Amino acid sequence: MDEELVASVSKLQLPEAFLDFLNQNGLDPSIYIASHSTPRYIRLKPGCESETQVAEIEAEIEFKLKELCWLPHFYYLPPDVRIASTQAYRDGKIYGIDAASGAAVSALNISPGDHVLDLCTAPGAKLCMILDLLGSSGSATGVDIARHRLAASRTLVQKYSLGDRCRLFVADGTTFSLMPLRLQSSSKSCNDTEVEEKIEIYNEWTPRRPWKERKRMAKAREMESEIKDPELIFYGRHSGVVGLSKDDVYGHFEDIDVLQFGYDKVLVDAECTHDGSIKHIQKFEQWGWTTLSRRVLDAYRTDDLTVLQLKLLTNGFRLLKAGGCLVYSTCSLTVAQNEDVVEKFLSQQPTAELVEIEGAEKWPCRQARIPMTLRFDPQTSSTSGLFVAKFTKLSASSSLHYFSS
Ligand SMILES: C[S@@+](CC[C@H](N)C(=O)[O-])C[C@H]1O[C@@H](n2cnc3c(N)ncnc32)[C@H](O)[C@@H]1O
Repeated sequence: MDEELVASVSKLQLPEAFLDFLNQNGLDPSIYIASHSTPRYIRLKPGCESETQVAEIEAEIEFKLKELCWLPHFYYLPPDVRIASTQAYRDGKIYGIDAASGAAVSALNISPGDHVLDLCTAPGAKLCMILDLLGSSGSATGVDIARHRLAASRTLVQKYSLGDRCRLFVADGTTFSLMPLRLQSSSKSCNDTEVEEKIEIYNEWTPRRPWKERKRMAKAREMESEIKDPELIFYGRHSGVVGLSKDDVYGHFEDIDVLQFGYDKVLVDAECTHDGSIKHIQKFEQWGWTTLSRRVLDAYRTDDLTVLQLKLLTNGFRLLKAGGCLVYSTCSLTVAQNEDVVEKFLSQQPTAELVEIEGAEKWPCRQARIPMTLRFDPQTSSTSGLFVAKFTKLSASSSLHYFSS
């Protein structure tokens, strides 16, 4: 590194342990030097982009919104602009999401009617974008192992009025097995007598559950903690859940059925060391650098993480229907959590095929070590760091052959 770069890196005041981590993983710390000027990104919800609405937002933030040329509906703002106090934000017309995260969701190529699984949902920015791309058809299922984090996602989708087609489960993404509710033609409506008689029918979701239902859910939670069933903590009116029985929602499927009735799209935005996001790393300045070493950089933990990442990817792929596509992303830039995981996964899954990400030629990222996989690095992309790979599940006939062999 030349002297100027060394000086810029030292201005970042990165802790020794993090610099060692970067060094061990072959990452150049200079990729973070422009992080103080990395813009913030917002996405305007469809229908909120009229000239008048944009002008109102601009007046409030006192900045002319500039649309990203490579990602539709994304605008960038100077890093110091605060959107939380704006009316547009309070009204749920705009939400903050990094452009690289937006690219990962856009790689899914979501079409109307898709049933989408988001296996590591919280805090939920990508889920919001999935729901906002789905519009008024299809469904999204969000899963996260951390209940308090998923509860924040529930708040988020409700705040942006995006929860209508969404259901959220607290569950381990490495074993989650529930299918989209595509087998039922549409959710049946039920009257009060039916609810009384058949108490297992899901009524419309409300945060204030009737006493009887709360008691039933608490009991179910108790039992679920023993058998580790996913806990449904939110479902929208058109998520397919309303009017169904618990048996319908929690129905069991054979792998062979998954090929036909599985999810059309799966996002595995896996837990990782978050080293691509210097803002995340710098939070540890307040929490203590020793916490960073213990919670993020510890070698045992990162070894465990790569095992977890592979398991999440494998299970996400298991739940994908034949011909569907899966996007694996992490906000780490280490090879161990990205290319190595992808290579191991491909060596174990004969029906998985890496595919080109449509439109990515316009994105400010570069090809990663494996062809067709991409890396956004903070310096060249002006986004947070992100790795993205896209897979498809080979056609039903090849998959059938795979499952029968
Ligand atoms: C990188 S964050 C996901 C960010 C999210 N996709 C978003 O866009 O806001 C990783 C998430 O994975 C969750 N997680 C960790 N282990 C998990 C597991 N075994 N199953 C499901 N979620 C898990 C964490 O609780 C965390 O919320």
